[in-house]
Amino acid sequence: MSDQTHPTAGARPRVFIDGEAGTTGLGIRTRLDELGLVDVISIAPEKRKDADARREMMRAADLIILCLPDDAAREAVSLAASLGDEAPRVLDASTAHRVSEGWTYGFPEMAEGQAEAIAGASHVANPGCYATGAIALLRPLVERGLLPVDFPVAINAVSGYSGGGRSMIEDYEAARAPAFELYGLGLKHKHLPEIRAYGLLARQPIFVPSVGNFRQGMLVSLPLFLRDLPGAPSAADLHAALAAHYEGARNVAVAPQEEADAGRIEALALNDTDRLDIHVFGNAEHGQAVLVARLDNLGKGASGAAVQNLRLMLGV
Ligand SMILES: NC(=O)C1=CN([C@@H]2O[C@H](COP(=O)(O)OP(=O)(O)OC[C@H]3O[C@@H](n4cnc5c(N)ncnc54)[C@H](OP(=O)(O)O)[C@@H]3O)[C@@H](O)[C@H]2O)C=CC1
Ligand SMILES: CC(=O)N[C@@H](CCC(=O)OP(=O)(O)O)C(=O)O
Repeated sequence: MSDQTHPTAGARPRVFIDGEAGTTGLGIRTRLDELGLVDVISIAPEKRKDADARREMMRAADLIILCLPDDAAREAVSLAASLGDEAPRVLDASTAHRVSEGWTYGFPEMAEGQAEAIAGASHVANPGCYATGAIALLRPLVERGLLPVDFPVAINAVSGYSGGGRSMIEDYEAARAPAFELYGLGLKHKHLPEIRAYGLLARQPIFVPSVGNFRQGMLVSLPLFLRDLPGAPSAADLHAALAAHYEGARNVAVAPQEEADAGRIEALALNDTDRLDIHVFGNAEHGQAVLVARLDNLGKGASGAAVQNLRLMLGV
């Protein structure tokens, strides 16, 4: 794979977004235009599905970002690889490579050393939106022994409709979709493999996503019976563990415990930001807690995370 300075050593890095006109691609383009740290090179719209034209764009780029359906993303990776020494580094926003060998998972705050691994990687997979929320809650607890790897975990989540890409956006905006629905009830949502792999779970969790009639915003929640956990921790213990894990992180914060007194949380508060925040609700009498991660599915759940990874990869 090529090194970081190819092919424009000394100049601003060149970035090609394959799928630039889609929901995720546009979000990345807007953020990169605002930052002005890289030169985005764009393909003529009528050539956006022409393999030869895309390959030439890849040749001219230091980094390509794939904002494509999974099959097209796999094809794009082959196109890039066919360039041999001239191949750019790859950041894939699709689901295609998130648990694939040779790929680094693009969630820098997930674990110690992950940001450095992303910075040095040739192939980075941008996480799924729900998976980002779930792993943000699970991983620090599993790493600290507070949640056993084989604990029976159930995760609930609600997303804005932009999570479904252009077709779902069109359906909601033309009032052709329900106000709210649960889905993924075959219990095999596409984010389960990455939640399990990077949440360090030995046992398949139950994941129940839902979508509501709002464009963007997301809540991912993890209910826990505290007395079934090793040492029967309190909600405050879980809060302390999460706060210690994310101390100093720029894009992930643990809300002060007093905020949980409200007993409620709304989904849209972090819209148009690249942040994720974590809230720990609990009831000591019943020995129960509900941990909630809140994010913008298009921000830390997609385009914001991609730009964070791009900046790590290119050192900009
Ligand atoms: N929406 C979200 O919140 C998130 C989405 N993702 C992932 O990002 C990827 C893109 O999703 P999203 O932006 O929502 O999807 P969209 O449907 O909004 O956009 C997909 C884009 O890819 C283009 N495209 C499709 N097939 C090809 C091809 N063979 N060659 C070149 N371009 C192609 C489409 O063009 P055209 O419309 O002309 O067919 C469109 O511009 C998906 O893999 C999705 O899983 C990741 C994180 C979050
Ligand atoms: C509401 C909705 O349909 N959401 C999508 C996930 C969106 C997303 O971000 O997933 P990827 O990053 O893996 O594309 C779904 O459940 O399939």
